[in-house]
Order: sequence, then C-alpha cells, then structure tokens
Amino acid sequence: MPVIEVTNLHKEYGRVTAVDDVSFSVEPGEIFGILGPNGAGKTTTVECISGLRAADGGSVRVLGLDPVADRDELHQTVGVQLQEAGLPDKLQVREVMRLFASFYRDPADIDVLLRRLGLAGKAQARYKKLSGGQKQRLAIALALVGNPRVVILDELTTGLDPHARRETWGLVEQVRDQGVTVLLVTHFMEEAERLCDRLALIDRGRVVAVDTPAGLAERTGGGQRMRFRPSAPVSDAELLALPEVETVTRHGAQIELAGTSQLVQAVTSLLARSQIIAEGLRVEQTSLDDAFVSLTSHMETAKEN
Ligand SMILES: Nc1ncnc2c1ncn2[C@@H]1O[C@H](COP(=O)(O)OP(=O)(O)OP(=O)(O)O)[C@@H](O)[C@H]1O
Repeated sequence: MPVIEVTNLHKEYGRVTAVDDVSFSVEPGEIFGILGPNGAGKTTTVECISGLRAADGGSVRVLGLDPVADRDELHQTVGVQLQEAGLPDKLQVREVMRLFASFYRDPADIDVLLRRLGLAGKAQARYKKLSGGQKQRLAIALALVGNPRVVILDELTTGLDPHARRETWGLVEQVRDQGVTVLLVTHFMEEAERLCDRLALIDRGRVVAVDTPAGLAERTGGGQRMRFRPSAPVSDAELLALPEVETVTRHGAQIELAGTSQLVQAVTSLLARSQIIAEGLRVEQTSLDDAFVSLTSHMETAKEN
C-alpha cells in the first residue's frame, strides 16, 4: 500500500489555481521528489499532504489517514520540516528540541538525534547563533523528533553552500536508510538526481511526468553530445552518414556533434578506422536539467498528450 496517495488534488487561492489536477503515490521507503518551476504548486501540494491546508477537490491519504479530518493522528506519524522562520531566537537548541518532543507520544532520544545530526556541540547554543547549515540540520532534527514514519522536507538545502548541501543530502539518505519515507520538494536538479528514487515533475498545477531521474532524462531522447578537434580532416558528409549523428556544428577546428545514445561509440570507431584522433574530447549526456526545461516549457503539448 502506498504511504502517500494524492488523487486529482485541486486547490485555489481566490482566482489563482495553485494546484489544478495532481495525482501521484509514494511507496514505503522511497525518497520521492517534487520538482518544478517557481509557482508550479509544489508547496501548496505538500501543505495539503501535511494537513496545513484543506484541498478544494480530490483526495489525499497519508498512511491511510485524511490529513485534515485525522490531523492529530497524522501529526504523530508525519514529520514536517518547518521553514526557518518561527523559532524564537533566544531558545537554545536543546530547549527547542524538548519543546517539540513534548508534542509527541513516542519522541526520539534528543541527545541521540542531536549527535546524529552533528549538533551535539550546539545543544546549548541559542537559535540565532546557528549558521544556515546548522539551522537546516535543526529543522531536520525537529521533523524527526516524533519518530515519524514519513518526513516532508520543503526546500531543504536552499541557501546552503555546496559543502553543507552535500552534508544534508547524506543526512536525508541516513533517514531513508532507517526506514522513513521521505517526500522532498526541491529546485535543484543535482539534488533530485542524487537523492530521489522517483520524481513528480509539476508545472502550472499539473503533473507532467512521474519517473526515476534517469527515466526523466531519457524522455528527452537519452542522447549524447560530443566535442573534439580531429587530428586530420573529416568531412560533415562522413559524419552525417552515420545513423547515430543528428547534427554537426563547427567552431573553428572544433567539431560539435549531437545524436543518439550510441553517438560516441559510432564516431570514435569511424575516426579510428581513418586513424584520426579525437583531441580534447568532451562528452555530455542528456540530463535531468534538459528534461526539466523541455517538459516544463512545452506544457501545452504535454497537456494535449
Ligand atoms: N497564500 C496564497 N495566496 C494566494 N496565492 C498563493 C498563495 N500561496 C501560493 N499562491 C500562488 O499559488 C501558486 C502556486 O504556489 P506554490 O507556492 O504552491 O508554488 P511552488 O511550486 O511551491 O513555488 P516556488 O517554487 O516558487 O516556491 C502561485 O501562483 C502562487 O503565487
């Protein structure tokens, strides 16, 4: 049974349709990502899942519970990462943890959790003295303090430097490895690619695709691009005669090719047969970035499909 099941979710703010028609389900033990451009409806969707907002249409079930009708029960089993605002500056880290732990029937051991999140040395520090990365780690600790079965993390690493971001990713993987299902809202392709087992790509309040990061990247063709300087002349006609080559562009001595997933293999064999060396060779795969741009900028086409 899915841990989270969202079916035809619809939510309006006055005349703005924030979530038009969103459906997806999250399986136990997954890190499931929600990815999409600004204003796509990601936050509204997770707010409906965590019971912070009531939907105008459709249904949401989390561990079989209705997030609005069963709100108290839901809060015992679902941890939500709060945005950094809202915590009193003067409270110490351990005091904040104690306060949050008091809301739960079966809270985690605070010291163990602080140690796991690398905050043991900051237990006496006031909230306002924490760095951005430490505040984010505290936000994760607070989401975990009730020993939840599901944790919802929204814009987890926004504002963090690359080092702190990677550290936080490691923490999220540890959380998943302990059997907690993770729902993650993100703007960062690298984060989605590294962390998520599956992703829902949302645009203008609708799900454009649900797939693994690699599956999404493949939808844009799964192609390859390569750039090199041939050690001896090679003609466009010779290159275009290969079925794997789609386009040839020249930048001075450099040749840029785009084509199928077999492009590099086909071109390097052709060059090898003529004893030509591909100098300064650079190869790129189609990425999740490409999928994001192509799937979200062709929304009208996606809607018709
Ligand atoms: N409280 C609100 N009142 C009115 N409109 C809102 C409110 N919250 C969000 N919206 C609007 O609803 C739409 C979806 O917003 P939402 O915050 O869910 O998107 P998002 O995908 O999380 O965006 P971002 O990536 O920018 O955080 C946007 O057009 C936004 O302006």
